[in-house]
Amino acid sequence: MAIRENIPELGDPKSPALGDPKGPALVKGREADPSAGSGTDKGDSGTRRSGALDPRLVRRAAAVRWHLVTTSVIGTLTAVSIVAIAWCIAYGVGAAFDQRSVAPILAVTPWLAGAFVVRGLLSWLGDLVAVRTSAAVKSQLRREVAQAYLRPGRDQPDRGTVITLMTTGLDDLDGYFARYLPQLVLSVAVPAVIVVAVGVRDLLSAVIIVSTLPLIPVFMALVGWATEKITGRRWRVQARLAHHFVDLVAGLPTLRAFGRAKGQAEGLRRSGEANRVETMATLRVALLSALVLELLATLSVAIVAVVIGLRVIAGHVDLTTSLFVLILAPEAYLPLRKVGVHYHDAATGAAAARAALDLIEQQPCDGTRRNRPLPEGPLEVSVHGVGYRYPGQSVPALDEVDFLAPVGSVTALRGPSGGGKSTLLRMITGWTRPAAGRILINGTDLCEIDQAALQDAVAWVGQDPTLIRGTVADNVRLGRADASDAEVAHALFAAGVTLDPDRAVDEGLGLSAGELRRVALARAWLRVRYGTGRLMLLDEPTAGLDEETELDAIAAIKELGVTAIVVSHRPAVLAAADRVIGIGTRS
Ligand SMILES: Nc1ncnc2c1ncn2[C@@H]1O[C@H](COP(=O)(O)OP(=O)(O)OP(=O)(O)O)[C@@H](O)[C@H]1O
Repeated sequence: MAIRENIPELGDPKSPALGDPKGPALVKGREADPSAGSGTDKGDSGTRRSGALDPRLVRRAAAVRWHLVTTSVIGTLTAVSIVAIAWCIAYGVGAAFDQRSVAPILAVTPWLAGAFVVRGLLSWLGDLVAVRTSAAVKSQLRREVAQAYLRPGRDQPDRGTVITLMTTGLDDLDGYFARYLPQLVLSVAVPAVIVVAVGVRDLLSAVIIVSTLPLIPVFMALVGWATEKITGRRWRVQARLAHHFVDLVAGLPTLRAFGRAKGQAEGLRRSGEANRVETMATLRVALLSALVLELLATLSVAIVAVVIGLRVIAGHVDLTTSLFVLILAPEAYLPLRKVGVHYHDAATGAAAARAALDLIEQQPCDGTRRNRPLPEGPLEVSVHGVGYRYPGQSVPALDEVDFLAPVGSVTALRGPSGGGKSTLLRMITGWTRPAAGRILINGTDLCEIDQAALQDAVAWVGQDPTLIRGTVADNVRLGRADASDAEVAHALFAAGVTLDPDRAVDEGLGLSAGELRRVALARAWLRVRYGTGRLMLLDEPTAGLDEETELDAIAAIKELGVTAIVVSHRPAVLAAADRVIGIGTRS
């Protein structure tokens, strides 16, 4: 595993590796994740405007559409039940005063109880629908984020952002679905039904309510803008913390070797502290926004109450009507006030959903994919003017690269360290998309080819091969899952592996660097010889091998007769290659 040389800055959250979420990942991509760490941070999304509901979410998730319909029905029924409760109380008390008897109160009691029960049931049903929707949407988004992360042919997102989304990030949608959205629906349904109900009994009160209601959304919008900025900042800090942690865990062996492991505690503490400060700022704004809206609503209700009180004294309005209006007036403002209170739930939920959707909907190859089948038979790779610059880097990793790897040939890529050879190879696997130029396979643009078919055809050995937990044979069978024992043994033999196929290995542990490389080569060899592989892409496959084993490995690759592109500095590989291409001029 290659660790960059900026270890001393690790403890500093302001260092490029930690302070900037777009900063490069500390640990370079491994074989299983060839382009991980190219560092496109979608956490930025949090800073963009978060509308009430991202239309992409409605489009994608059937559960959201269903939620909107049921919430609207539940919201309207809730509004009707509120009016029914107010009417039962107002009528019962008003009539009791008029008749000087408790009989009217007793008469309305069953209706009142019924209305309360209905309201309770509606609230329970609303919660149930919200929790289920939230669970369904989170699960769908997490699945799609994972698929998007593993999908080739696109810029790989920042791993910290992906980890945040896959773990706690999307939990912000709970508040969005369980509190904000239902409240949003109620904030339309309840005032509308109440204004109509009040208007039927007393037009003046309805007019006062209608003219004071808009004050709440106006102030809510003002408060919301402040909340949104803070939420975006909090989201970025969280992504940075996750990024920091991932890098730290991956780099721990090196940090320990250089006696720097303990020093990282300070960096973690500072990232954690930044997270705490941002979270507290969000909470502070949420509390203040609740206070402002509470004040506005109280003043508005007071105006209604004073006006109707004076009219009752003057004898212009009867007791039942005034009670009805007084009970309903606060209910008209309540849902709007609550929307304000839950706005920060929406902002965090919307930021999380937007980050997930940006990642999921990022179009590979600028949307030019046509899923053309991979041509049958031997493959030829031609690279035309390919360039690439990693996010946040001032110098391009690759610039205007051209070469041809003819059918059945072994093409060696050589060049200075850091010249972009591994990057180029990752592009040919389809994992990283060229920023400029084109890569053609038998004349068809790589972007237009069905990526699953391309992955099937590629036999890859990365610069830092990884192992999965299991046996040596299990690891070789990654090349072809149903390979027989004899086929696995053949592949191990061809790659010069003398290990027992049943030997237990762990992720990244248990084998020497040379053995690991040979097992990875056996895996690729098996894929071509007995599986679907038609194109070998090998990144330093013989590094660390002794001369004799290296020659055997080269012979094994050549014997397959398929198109192979090999990154190597080794003279034996360069001598055996049919063509040698120089890549990069930097050192
Ligand atoms: N994830 C990344 N983010 C930012 N820069 C990167 C990333 N991966 C590689 N680079 C940079 O891109 C350039 C090309 O890297 P690459 O690994 O392709 O070179 P290489 O020719 O394979 O090097 P080597 O021979 O040492 O393996 C280097 O300058 C490297 O620092």
